[in-house]
Amino acid sequence: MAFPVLQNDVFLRALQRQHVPYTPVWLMRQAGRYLAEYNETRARAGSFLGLAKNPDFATEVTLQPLARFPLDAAILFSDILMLPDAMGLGLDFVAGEGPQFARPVRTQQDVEQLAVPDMNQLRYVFDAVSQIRQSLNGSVPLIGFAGSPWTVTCYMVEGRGSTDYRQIKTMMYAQPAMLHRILEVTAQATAQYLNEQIRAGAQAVMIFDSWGGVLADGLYQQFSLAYITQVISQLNRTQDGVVVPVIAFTKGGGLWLEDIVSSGCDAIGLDWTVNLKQARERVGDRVALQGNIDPMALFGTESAIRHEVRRVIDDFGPVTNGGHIFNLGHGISQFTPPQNVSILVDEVHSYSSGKHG
Ligand SMILES: Cc1c2[nH]c(c1CCC(=O)O)Cc1[nH]c(c(CCC(=O)O)c1C)Cc1[nH]c(c(CCC(=O)O)c1C)Cc1[nH]c(c(C)c1CCC(=O)O)C2
Repeated sequence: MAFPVLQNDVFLRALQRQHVPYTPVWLMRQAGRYLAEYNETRARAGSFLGLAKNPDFATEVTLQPLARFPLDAAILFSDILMLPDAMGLGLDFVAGEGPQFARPVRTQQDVEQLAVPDMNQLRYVFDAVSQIRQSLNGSVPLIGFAGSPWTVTCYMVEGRGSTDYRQIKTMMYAQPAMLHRILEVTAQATAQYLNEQIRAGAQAVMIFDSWGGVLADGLYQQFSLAYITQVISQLNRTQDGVVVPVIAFTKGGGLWLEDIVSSGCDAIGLDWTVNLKQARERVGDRVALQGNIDPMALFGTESAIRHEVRRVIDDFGPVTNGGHIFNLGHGISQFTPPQNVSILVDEVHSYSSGKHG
């Protein structure tokens, strides 16, 4: 498919550790409930799933934050749980309670029935990717994404969000072979899903391992990172001769950076507990780093926000060699004042472009 020529490639260059004029910035969950226009579109769509499953609505909300803020990348509006939904688990979003599956995977019989879904069931996602890419008109690159096998499997086994991960950890310690089988199927499905997004027009992909950080050392490597590595090894890393970089984000993964480098990713997403200078010393120039301001910093005063942005940029060091993509350490809060996002983006751009070497 032919798409408009990309104008702002600062994000893609930084991911490949090439020279950049300033630090690029985008925000996890940049399209969402903190924006009045998102809530308005969601009301018209009737529900979150009505929004996410309709490529016209998905395109509309993906572009909303870009109309407000000069961000350097767009991210597909969708959810990591669309994949298990297509695997037949029956996804629903219950008001005030978050995501729930009607048919969680608990028994040996459930596991035996699990299979990689026909990617045609996710056609609405790939159609949204192509439509968004056209609508961006080459302004900034489009990021596709999936959850990590471990994080998606947490929801598949628990059936909903969890605080103690009791069901999945019981399976991990009592029936590890069964859990490995679920992770194996989910990893195969995730690789196909990301490859279809790349084929449809995604210019970078990110793997969200939001719950890898709840695992013990040793078990993280076995039950989360091994499957992230497997997914990455199966990805089509170029499309039409252009590199499609891969970002791996394990929330709470700061202790395992060297291990995460070995997954084969191009960049590591970092939460706010990690010092960027130390992270850089540990990973060298093998990967780029994405992050990592505390999303709650956006509730501070203007001067506090600007101060925190500078601290993060200073921690990373010289910006023009690339290798740093500014982001939050996790998704933006739905209560964030949008004006404060303007301040953050302005400070990232103005401060980092003044740090030219
Ligand atoms: C764990 C996870 C999920 N979804 C996702 C993750 C991994 C990232 C992370 O750790 O934050 C990923 C995700 N979910 C969404 C995006 C869109 C792209 C973006 O703007 O970053 C992305 C990248 C939209 C969404 N996904 C969801 C919303 C809010 C839904 C609404 O409009 O009511 C959005 C904007 C719903 C969702 N989806 C999920 C949960 C737990 C919830 C409920 C959250 C809540 O109620 O606060 C699962």
